[in-house]
Amino acid sequence: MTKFGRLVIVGLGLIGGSLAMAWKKAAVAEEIVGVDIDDAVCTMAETMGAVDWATREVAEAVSKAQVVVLAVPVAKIEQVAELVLKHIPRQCLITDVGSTKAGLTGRLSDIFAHRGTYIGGHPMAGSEQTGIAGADPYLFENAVYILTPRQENIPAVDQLALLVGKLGARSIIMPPGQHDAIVAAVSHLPHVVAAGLVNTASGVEERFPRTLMLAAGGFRDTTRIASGDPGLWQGICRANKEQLLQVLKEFQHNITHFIHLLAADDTDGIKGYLTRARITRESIPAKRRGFLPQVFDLVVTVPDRPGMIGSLAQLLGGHGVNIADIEILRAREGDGGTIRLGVQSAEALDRAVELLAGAGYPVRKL
Ligand SMILES: NC(=O)c1ccc[n+]([C@@H]2O[C@H](COP(=O)([O-])OP(=O)(O)OC[C@H]3O[C@@H](n4cnc5c(N)ncnc54)[C@H](O)[C@@H]3O)[C@@H](O)[C@H]2O)c1
Ligand SMILES: O=C(O)C(=O)C[C@]1(C(=O)O)C=C[C@@H](O)C=C1
Repeated sequence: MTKFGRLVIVGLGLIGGSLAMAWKKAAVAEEIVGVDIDDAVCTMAETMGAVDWATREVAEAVSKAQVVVLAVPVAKIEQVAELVLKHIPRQCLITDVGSTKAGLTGRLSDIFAHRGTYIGGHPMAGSEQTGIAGADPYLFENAVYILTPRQENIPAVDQLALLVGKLGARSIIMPPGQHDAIVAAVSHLPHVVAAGLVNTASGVEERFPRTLMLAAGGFRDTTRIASGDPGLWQGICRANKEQLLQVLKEFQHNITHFIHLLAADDTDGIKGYLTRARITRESIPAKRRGFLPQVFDLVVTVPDRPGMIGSLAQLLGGHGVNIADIEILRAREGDGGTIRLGVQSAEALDRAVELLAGAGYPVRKL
């Protein structure tokens, strides 16, 4: 494989730190250099071995860069790009990881129109944590990684797709406007709704003080992302304002419809509403195979004991079945959990079901 020269990541937080760790492990470049405005973050990145060295000085890092990845909050990407432009070599490949793409792809393509080659990017993986302390080299494994190249930069996509592949992720090319309309529905709306759920429960807590203490799996599963960084998320919401407003109105319409059904005691209507959602939700792993064609899914229920996932991996691995994808669907303390496992062939799926059922776990194919 081609090994890159110097790869620079500007912004060593959750995403920048995770990219650095993954690319370092895969030895994709001669040198991985980090840039962050925070000295303590630079020191931590070096101590963790996520980068070869880190600095606060953009010029020092990017002047000899072959690839530059902008991994700062959306609201700061353009400003950092202007700074990077002044110091990069002419042939440099530049990408960003911002959660919105339409505005950024247009503005950054203009910024790098006469120097470097810019391709927008967005890894569809992350977490509610912030900063390099939450970084994880495996964060992007099996994830979809969206690329939004302008027509004239399509020839450079191969190089970026190669780097994406080294993360264990799959590249998908998409027009930036389409990207923003989709992520408004599947990422930004869920964030706003999760915040709304928490704020609603907190209002009820004022009337009934033990409300939040009683919250079980349902509330936790639907609100994890509400713990994300409010500063980062206000930038994302504002950068995708029109698309987010559009899906919020559709959501409002859905909720208003449900209110009418409930107020009217419309049993069939309520059941129909919930059934449509259930059918769609259950089809998601099957649809995901469109992106990850080799994954065949099963769902297994396991008791709540430390090391359960390790036991499952050992049982399957010991019989030659590799787990390609894993997702914890439900976990209740003291009450076990439900796990989705993906394997890479129909035969492996049959074998996995046979092995798990044989070991006494309730298991079904998806
Ligand atoms: N968090 C997620 O789940 C997720 C997923 C995909 C994409 N993204 C995108 O990734 C980007 C980074 O998000 P994150 O979650 O890693 O944020 P983060 O807050 O964890 O990290 C951001 C880092 O950038 C540094 N920084 C800020 N301004 C800077 C500047 N001017 N120069 C250099 N460094 C600077 C900060 O010190 C921090 O270390 C955002 O654009 C976000 O939209 C986030
Ligand atoms: O918290 C997670 O699990 C995420 O993957 C975060 C998530 C998402 O909405 O799915 C959040 C924003 C990003 O731009 C991409 C991913």
